[in-house]
Amino acid sequence: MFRIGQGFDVHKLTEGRPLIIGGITIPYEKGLIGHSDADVLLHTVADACLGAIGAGDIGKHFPDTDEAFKDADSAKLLEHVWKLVKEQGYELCNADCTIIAQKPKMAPYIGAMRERIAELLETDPSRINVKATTTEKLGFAGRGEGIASQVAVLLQKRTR
Ligand SMILES: Nc1ccn([C@@H]2O[C@H](COP(=O)(O)O)[C@@H](O)[C@H]2O)c(=O)n1
Ligand SMILES: C[C@@]1(CO)OP(=O)(O)OP(=O)(O)OC[C@H]1O
Repeated sequence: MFRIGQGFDVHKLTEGRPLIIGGITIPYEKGLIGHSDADVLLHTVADACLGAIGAGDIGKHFPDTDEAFKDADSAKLLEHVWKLVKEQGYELCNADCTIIAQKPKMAPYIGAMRERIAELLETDPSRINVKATTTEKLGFAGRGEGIASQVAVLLQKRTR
C-alpha cells in the first residue's frame, strides 16, 4: 500500500532573524519570520507527510495561536509528525523537495539539509532529494521578499 503527499509553504524574509532551512542555519543578511523558527522546508516536509496519511496540515497540529509553538524548533514538529506516520504503519519510499529562493545560493547547504531530513525521517539520505531554483527575479521570491518550498513524499506500508 502506497500513499502520496505533497506540501507547499512560504515564509517572509526579514532582517534580524536567522535563516534556517531544512534544519540548517545558512549565513545570510535576512531570515524567515513565523510563529515558529519558520523553517519553510521542514514545514513543507511535515505537510507532505500529513497529507500522505490524510491527517490535515501543520496548522491543525501546531496552531500559530498556541504559545507552546512560539519560536518552536521545526525539527521537533517534524519529529512529531513522523511519529504519527510510523503509528499508521508507514515508512518513507522517497521525498523530493524544491526550495524556491532567489538568494542566497542553497547549493553549498543541500547535502547537509538532505542528511538532516533523512535523520528526522529515519531513512537513508539517498531517499531524500533537495533542490533549489530561483524564479528568475519574478514574483515575491524573485524580489527576495520570501522563500517558498514544495515537497512530494511517497510512503509505503511497512511489511516487517
Ligand atoms: N537559491 C538558489 C537557487 C538556485 N540554486 C542552484 O542554481 C541552479 C540554477 O537556478 P535557476 O533558477 O536558474 O534554475 C539551480 O538548479 C540550483 O542548483 C541554488 O543553489 N540556490
Ligand atoms: C509552525 C507554525 C506553528 O508554530 O507556525 P509558523 O512558523 O508561522 O508556520 P506556518 O507554516 O505559517 O504554519 C504552521 C504553524 O502553525
